[in-house]
Amino acid sequence: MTTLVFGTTGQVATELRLASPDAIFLGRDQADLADPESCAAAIEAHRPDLVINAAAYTAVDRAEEEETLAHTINGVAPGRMAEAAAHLGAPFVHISTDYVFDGSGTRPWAPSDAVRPQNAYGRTKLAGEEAVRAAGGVHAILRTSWVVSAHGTNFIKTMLRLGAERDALTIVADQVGGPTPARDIAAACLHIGDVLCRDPAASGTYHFSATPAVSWADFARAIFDRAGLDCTVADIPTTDYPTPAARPLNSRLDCRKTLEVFGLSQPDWRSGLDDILKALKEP
Ligand SMILES: NC(=O)C1=CN([C@@H]2O[C@H](COP(=O)(O)OP(=O)(O)OC[C@H]3O[C@@H](n4cnc5c(N)ncnc54)[C@H](OP(=O)(O)O)[C@@H]3O)[C@@H](O)[C@H]2O)C=CC1
Ligand SMILES: Cc1cn([C@H]2C[C@H](O)[C@@H](COP(=O)(O)OP(=O)(O)O[C@H]3O[C@@H](C)C(=O)[C@@H](O)[C@H]3O)O2)c(=O)[nH]c1=O
Repeated sequence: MTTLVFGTTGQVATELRLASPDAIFLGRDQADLADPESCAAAIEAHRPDLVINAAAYTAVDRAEEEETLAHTINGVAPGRMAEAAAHLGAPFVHISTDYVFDGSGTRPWAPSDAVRPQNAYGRTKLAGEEAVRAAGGVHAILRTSWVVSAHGTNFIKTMLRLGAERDALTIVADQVGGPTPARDIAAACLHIGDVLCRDPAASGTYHFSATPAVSWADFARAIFDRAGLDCTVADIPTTDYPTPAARPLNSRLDCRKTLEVFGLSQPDWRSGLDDILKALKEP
């Protein structure tokens, strides 16, 4: 079976490479998502049995100023990938985000809940979801949240850097979600892809995030505690941390459908954090 993955350097793509070294991985130089036709052409050339898209425009604040580019990468390219995969009869696994929701309330979002993105990144990711569904092939749209890993850029690495430089930080305490290890997302994508190859009826939209739900402030405290850093965290409301892009307050995802359909279990971010800190210490 040939698996074709878009992305080589990102957090999830890196974990996919580690978990599935025999898959074909395409970086920006082989398939630029800013040129959606090059993505469709790559699928036609490789004729894979399964396609996973782990590449995206993920700079949430910058997307406010570059929404057209972000829309091409996140909104148009996944649709062309899904069309090309459907043409071959290959299932397509696409990763999306909690930022398609408006963040209201405290109830975890179910896959069927109404979407209402609050920022440009969320709008472009929603456009990608719609394009993948419109392509009409066998697919899984896997929405996840707050991705963390030992690679690339993420909140854990930002906190380790700032926590080593400063005695105290102010961190938003009213945004709550599940910090999800890229390693678990990669394993879920491979498992879901495998199931879709055998059972096309499992096609649909799914949620996958780590548990228990936590605020960014409490997550920062856990990072400092487990990393042995002496940095105090003061809770602040989102209104005291202005950013170009609005972030949803409630990023909790209801993952029950994913667990039922695919037999996956929800990762615990606390053990994921320990694994990431250990990996960062290794030479
Ligand atoms: N990061 C997060 O917190 C979350 C991410 N997600 C979603 O999960 C998926 C994986 O995210 P993550 O691993 O964190 O991403 P990263 O930000 O770690 O990496 C993004 C990847 O996309 C590639 N990429 C960006 N633009 C292009 C382009 N024009 N052509 C080809 N490749 C491109 C990058 O390549 P290069 O190195 O060349 O720039 C990089 O490999 C994405 O769909 C994202 O939207 C969902 C929820 C939370
Ligand atoms: C550095 C810092 C951040 N913060 C806040 C800002 C923000 O609300 C929160 C997290 O900051 P980040 O910039 O890491 O988060 P952000 O880039 O918005 O993370 C998002 O990325 C995209 C790709 C997704 O899909 C989402 O699921 C989510 O993971 O922490 C503080 O309150 N104090 C600080 O000192």
